[in-house]
Amino acid sequence: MHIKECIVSAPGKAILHGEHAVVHGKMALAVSLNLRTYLQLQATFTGKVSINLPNINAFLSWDVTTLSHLVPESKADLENMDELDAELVRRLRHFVGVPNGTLDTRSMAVLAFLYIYISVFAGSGELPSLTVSVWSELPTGAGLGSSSAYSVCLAAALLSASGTIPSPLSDQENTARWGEVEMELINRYAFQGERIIHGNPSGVDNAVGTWGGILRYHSGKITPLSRVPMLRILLTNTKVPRSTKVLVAGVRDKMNKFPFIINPVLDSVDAISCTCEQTLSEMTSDSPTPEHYDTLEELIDINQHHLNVMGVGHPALDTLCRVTLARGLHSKLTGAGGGGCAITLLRPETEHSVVQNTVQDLRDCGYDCWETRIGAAGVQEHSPLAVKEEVLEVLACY
Ligand SMILES: Nc1ncnc2c1ncn2[C@@H]1O[C@H](COP(=O)(O)OP(=O)(O)O)[C@@H](O)[C@H]1O
Ligand SMILES: C[C@@](O)(CCOP(=O)(O)O)CC(=O)O
Ligand SMILES: [Mg+2]
Repeated sequence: MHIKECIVSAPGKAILHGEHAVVHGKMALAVSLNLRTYLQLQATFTGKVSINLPNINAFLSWDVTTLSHLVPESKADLENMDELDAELVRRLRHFVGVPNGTLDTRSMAVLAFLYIYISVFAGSGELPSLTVSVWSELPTGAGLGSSSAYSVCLAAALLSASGTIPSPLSDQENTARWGEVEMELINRYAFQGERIIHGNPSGVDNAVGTWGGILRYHSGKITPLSRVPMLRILLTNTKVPRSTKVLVAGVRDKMNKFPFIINPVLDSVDAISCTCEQTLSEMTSDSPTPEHYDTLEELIDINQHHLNVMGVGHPALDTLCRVTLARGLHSKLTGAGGGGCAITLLRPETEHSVVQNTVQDLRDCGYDCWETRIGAAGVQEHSPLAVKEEVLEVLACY
């Protein structure tokens, strides 16, 4: 079977507002980041499928013939992309030796890879021999959508390798994006990867990884925001490890236990996201005013309190918010919380020295901190000429 080799990349994301609430049908606003995950797929003649995942120190290889026994007899459940094929998940868990409910980083990454690999190639009657190597600039498990960037890359590369989607590269372009139809398909397969890793994802993360830019996401409906002011954002990683799957399950438990307390909080988060979208749109049609920034800061503060009510805060995040507020800057967690990352809004008039001092204060707490650019491109294919030297070097090691 002919396998098309490729290098693809997808961005991480930051959620401005709506994390957790979006899992329960509320609106979220999310932006892509200038930190990407890169994947190289190589055809081999070894009869083996190998994955090299240096970020999580996982290097595995299987015989294609062994994997072919895992392909479900009926393809109907596999082709129904509205949910995972429970039989394939059961077989994969047994094969990899992962009990249901495990949170092990490597097992989740391996299961997501095998699930997407088998789903893409099951219909072709033959599983191909190939090697996939992944390298990410994103911290894993920190709220910046490393799982979705990984899943989007897997989906794009495997669909491309199988010939299901054509290469967008041309003689003139060393980096190119797929069209809408292909991106829809990539997004659907990536969502299956997110289902394996997150349990019950909303789909916002893989949508941002696929389309990039700044998106409004509501019950599966993706609306790119075309006119958005250039926001300056500081990203801080508390480095407190956490699992999105556990945090999402915790919010669900709280909702079930206290529906009349938690549901209004989720409704309020929805209203925060709507007010933020409205404010951003006013800021682009008129010029941004200090009052607009006051509103954005208040929304950040209210949402951070709501996220604490949902039980996804952490003392390290409380410290972070206090430290930035002492410099007049407002922060909230981003992603699943429980540790991980936070965003801090910088106003246009925020002086360079204030930013520098805040970064230093946060580093003194042991956190990583950097100013970021938002709105990076979604999933892309690259020729080797267009990939940064240091990334190619890492990928070439395997
Ligand atoms: N570069 C990568 N290589 C392999 N697996 C990855 C990579 N990035 C993410 N993952 C998978 O995603 C999981 C982290 O997902 P999650 O808990 O949702 O955190 P987040 O998406 O916020 O980074 C990891 O445990 C791992 O299974
Ligand atoms: C908490 C949630 O809203 C975002 C999770 O993002 P991350 O995996 O922490 O990057 C879950 C989801 O939307 O699927
Ligand atoms: Mg994730």
